[in-house]
Amino acid sequence: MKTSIAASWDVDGILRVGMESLLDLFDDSCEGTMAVDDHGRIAWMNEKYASFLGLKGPEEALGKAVEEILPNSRMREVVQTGKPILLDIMMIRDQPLVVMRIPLKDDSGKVIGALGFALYDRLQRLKPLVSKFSELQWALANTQKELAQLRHTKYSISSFVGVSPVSLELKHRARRAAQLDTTVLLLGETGTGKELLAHGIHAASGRAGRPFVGINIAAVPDTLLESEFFGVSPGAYTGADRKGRDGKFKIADGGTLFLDEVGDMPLQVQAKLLRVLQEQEIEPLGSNTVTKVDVRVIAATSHDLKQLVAEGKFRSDLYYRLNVLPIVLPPLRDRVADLDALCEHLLEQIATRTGMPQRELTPSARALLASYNWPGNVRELRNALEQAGMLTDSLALSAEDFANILSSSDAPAAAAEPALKPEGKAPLEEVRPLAESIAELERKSIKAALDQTHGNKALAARMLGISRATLYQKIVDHKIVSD
Ligand SMILES: Nc1ncnc2c1ncn2[C@@H]1O[C@H](COP(=O)(O)OP(=O)(O)OP(=O)(O)O)[C@@H](O)[C@H]1O
Repeated sequence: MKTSIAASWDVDGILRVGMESLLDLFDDSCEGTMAVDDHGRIAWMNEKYASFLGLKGPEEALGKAVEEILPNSRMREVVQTGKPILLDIMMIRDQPLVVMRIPLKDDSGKVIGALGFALYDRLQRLKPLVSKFSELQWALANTQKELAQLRHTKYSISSFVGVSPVSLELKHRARRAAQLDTTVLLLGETGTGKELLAHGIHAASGRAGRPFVGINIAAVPDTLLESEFFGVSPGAYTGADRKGRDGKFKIADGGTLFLDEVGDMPLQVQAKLLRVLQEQEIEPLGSNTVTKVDVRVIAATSHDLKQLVAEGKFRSDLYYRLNVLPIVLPPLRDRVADLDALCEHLLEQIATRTGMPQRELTPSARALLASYNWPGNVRELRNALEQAGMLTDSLALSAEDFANILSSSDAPAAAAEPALKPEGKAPLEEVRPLAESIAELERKSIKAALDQTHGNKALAARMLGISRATLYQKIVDHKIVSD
């Protein structure tokens, strides 16, 4: 039946006329029309669109990569996928445009370009859609503003609590570092306050009004580090990074970039970082143009960087570049004179956060805390104070309140007491899919390691014999809540 109708009608002709009238209709009802070739270069544009875009005429756009004229354009995606994007909203010059993009194919089906239509003057009928979009844009802009405010550091150097001579000296060095605008290297065990001091140095520097941006290198998978640092240029990738993305160096422009756990950086990224530090310019992935940036780097590590250099795991030239102004943060056990002031400060913080009355320490508790080794330093001290406070209603925390907390944190991974063998036949063990049992065991081991290290991920990863990046990933996978 179908064939006989098709035979009596000129189907190809109808389709051709249909396409032509459709295109005429689009062209007529849309203010902006353009075409790109198979390389995403602008091949044609109507006069009205060119003037809307602030160009002298369409000639100014011809032959250019489409993103050069329309940075948010998705025309390249249509060319690459061969799939149309029938209804989309794109912001150009702060104005919403309703756009439609269709691929152009030759007789063999090969994509030879794409056509785009934009509607911006006559949007009345799409008003609800556009106003919803504008609301979302507004909410996004507000969130971005809040994020920028959060990036302005809330700490000062005096937030680093410490009255021991060694702490006073390191705060003095930090104040000098703030004035000098050079690269700073913070060296110290985990939890000694490196990040806190980095915030303080930024806040005391001439860059205080600009962003403070931190990146924990150990927590980022090696394959993503470069794009995190240097960004991705538009069109370099499909998918989420299609529009391009700024890297941390760009986001920190004018301010400070805090590179936490710099010792965990893979060698090939070290080479690139060295270049950026020397040239102060970045090259986003997929781009061949460089952009100038003005960033002060504060790096931190809990590793012995010199040792890593000797082992060939850290570039010596990068080490010297970072080590311009080293500041060593001694472990807590070596500055016991800070303990009282720190406990006072941390107990006050805990009381404010939990809304519970502020606790005090009895002399026996002070003596116990002073004799403890503190492998997790101030972070572990804060967690111990918080835990002890949760276990008693008493306003004064005594040595007894800490006994279990501290001894368990230093103990090796707790081996469960062997269960007493039941008389007679052993009950049958429940059999579950292997993957389920393994996942549960993994989750339990990670929780135990985090509990015993009071949330110290560096130590926990070491105990578990996995890298920190793997631990961070597994914490996300298993939805484990930790500090
Ligand atoms: N001297 C200090 N005064 C007040 N609080 C401190 C001090 N040192 C550390 N802290 C607190 O202890 C916690 C851990 O500090 P921070 O994250 O700065 O340590 P870190 O050395 O950067 O640790 P890591 O190497 O594990 O990243 C934070 O909550 C921080 O505010």
